[in-house]
Amino acid sequence: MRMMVRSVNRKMAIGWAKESKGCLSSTMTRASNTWKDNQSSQILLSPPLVTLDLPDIWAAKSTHYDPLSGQKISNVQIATVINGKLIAEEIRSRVASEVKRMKECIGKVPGLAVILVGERRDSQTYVRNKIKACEEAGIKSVMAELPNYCAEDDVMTAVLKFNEDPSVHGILVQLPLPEHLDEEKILNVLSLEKDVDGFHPINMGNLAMRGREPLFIPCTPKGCLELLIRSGVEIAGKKAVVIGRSNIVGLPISLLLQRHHATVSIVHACTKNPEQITREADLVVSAAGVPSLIRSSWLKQGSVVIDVGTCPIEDPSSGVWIPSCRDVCYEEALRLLLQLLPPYLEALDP
Ligand SMILES: NC(=O)C1=CN([C@@H]2O[C@H](COP(=O)(O)OP(=O)(O)OC[C@H]3O[C@@H](n4cnc5c(N)ncnc54)[C@H](OP(=O)(O)O)[C@@H]3O)[C@@H](O)[C@H]2O)C=CC1
Ligand SMILES: Nc1nc(=O)c2c([nH]1)NC[C@@H]1CN(c3ccc(C(=O)N[C@@H](CCC(=O)O)C(=O)O)cc3)C=[N+]21
Repeated sequence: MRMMVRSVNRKMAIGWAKESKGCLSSTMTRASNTWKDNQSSQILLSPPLVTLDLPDIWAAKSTHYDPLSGQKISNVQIATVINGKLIAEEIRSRVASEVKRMKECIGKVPGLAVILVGERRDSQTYVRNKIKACEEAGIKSVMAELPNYCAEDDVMTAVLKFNEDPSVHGILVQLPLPEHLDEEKILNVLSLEKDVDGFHPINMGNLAMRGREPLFIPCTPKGCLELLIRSGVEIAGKKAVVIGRSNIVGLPISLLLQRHHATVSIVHACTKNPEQITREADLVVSAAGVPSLIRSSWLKQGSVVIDVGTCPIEDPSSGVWIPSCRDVCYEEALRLLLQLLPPYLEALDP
């Protein structure tokens, strides 16, 4: 079962949208074949949104026009701010229609189980968002809430219960766990087939190894790849820099980009000359969680930038945690982007 709602939540992503040749991607072709095969056998398999190892040719959705002549501009690169919210909407609506068809064909829907330990307000908000996304897509969700001081065995029991439950297809243990709990031990008992976060060492190992396919790919890294591919950004052969090397974001993003044939460098807190390394990149993905770390002097003109970093703050009126400052200094990056626009477009900017 591969069908899960994964949030693609980029507020800011700047890049080049490339007008491509309008071919149906090989992923899409394989997807429709899978669907056709499955219709006859009544088994529904959701194809992966990003197919690993195989280079795809994606049809860019947008068409660009010269604002003066009105002529279509083909095969040119247009400086743009990638609209992550719009792409997320497209994905959510596609998942919702797949779930609907699944329900009509086999009378079942995917199920997500979330285990939340403790009372961290940010974790509560993240979990609430996931459950809301499930509801909107028609996915069943169940939740086990455990107190901060619970025993390791209580968490293990919750995991094992969901492992056995046939109506649960994905299990998510919200991180971080309270310090007295052994995260590694808990994640290791999670059934590989239900490891929707893709954090199990076997899933992560399969992501790292060529020719192997993990059952699940961590959601934020996969979201980044979706943004790039759907925006027509070429990855193969490009110099990519990933800032951050955590198990949740930095490491899997760097592995995914490598599998899409980028040459990847990783910048972390101990890296010397991070600015110089990053300035050489065609493609930058930042997941450090350090506000305004990336200034314009870190960016090459024409590079594609995806900013994953957030410093969530609590909205005092609602008590909800909202994403706040970002890794990339947005105004400076935007100024760099505007310099690349033809003068008549730059003049339109207020
Ligand atoms: N939008 C989304 O869907 C998601 C957003 N996030 C956000 O992404 C960010 C990263 O999250 P996560 O990976 O979990 O965080 P971690 O704190 O686990 O990792 C941060 C990484 O950034 C590196 N780093 C820290 N400071 C610097 C610096 N000054 N220069 C270069 N590298 C640095 C660290 O290096 P080292 O390893 O050397 O310590 C580490 O590898 C956070 O802001 C988080 O809120 C996270 C998950 C999902
Ligand atoms: N098992 C597990 N899986 C996780 O994926 C996981 C986790 N534990 N623990 C905490 C981290 C952190 N994390 C974030 C998700 C969204 C934003 C975020 O800010 N998203 C949107 C805003 C929210 C929205 O629009 O839905 C944004 O970037 O604009 C930040 C951080 C997930 N994590």
